[in-house]
Amino acid sequence: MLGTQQSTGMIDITKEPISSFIANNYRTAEIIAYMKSLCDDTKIYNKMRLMLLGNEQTGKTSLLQAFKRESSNMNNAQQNQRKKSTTTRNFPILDISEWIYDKTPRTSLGPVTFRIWDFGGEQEFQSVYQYFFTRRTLYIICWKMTEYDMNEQIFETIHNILINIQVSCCFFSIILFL
Ligand SMILES: Nc1nc2c(ncn2[C@@H]2O[C@H](COP(=O)(O)OP(=O)(O)OP(=O)(O)O)[C@@H](O)[C@H]2O)c(=O)[nH]1
Repeated sequence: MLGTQQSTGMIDITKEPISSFIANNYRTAEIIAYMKSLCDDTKIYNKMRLMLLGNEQTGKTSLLQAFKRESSNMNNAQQNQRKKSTTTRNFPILDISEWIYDKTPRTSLGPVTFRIWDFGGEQEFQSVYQYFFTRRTLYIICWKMTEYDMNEQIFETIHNILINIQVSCCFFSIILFL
């Protein structure tokens, strides 16, 4: 039986769920039931921060523009609403804008609004990223596939970003719980 409390005799899969699923041969129905149970007492927020990270010239801004182009297939009324709600702020190392994703036909959740933080990828700015990491943010890390072949430095960069996200988010939780 799946559960979240070790003390109750159920298996604790909160730490490494995927390994536990595989090791214990859980059935799909059990996994789905467990996932649904996690959603009990949760509240749906249709807004989320999305951060684009990575070295310079790795296509972060191009990706953002591609997201927005896809949204432009919306009908006119929705487009007008999007224009109204889209704000852009440009700082020297950061552009903040909104992207409304409204392709959610199978749910009644409605459109999801992403507040996108597009950081400049220059090396000297990268140490600043981590001060803005939070738990409830979706992160996209961009890199050049061609650089990956040339050296392992890009792998180290990605690894460092992931570690910083993990550390910053844990630290944030600790502050909240103190
Ligand atoms: N080959 C290739 N080029 C791309 C791709 N995406 C973007 N580019 C090009 O890469 C260059 C940099 O793209 P940007 O989107 O400005 O990159 P960025 O990461 O926002 O750059 P910074 O703001 O300087 O950090 C542009 O000339 C793009 O046309 C891609 O998928 N493949």
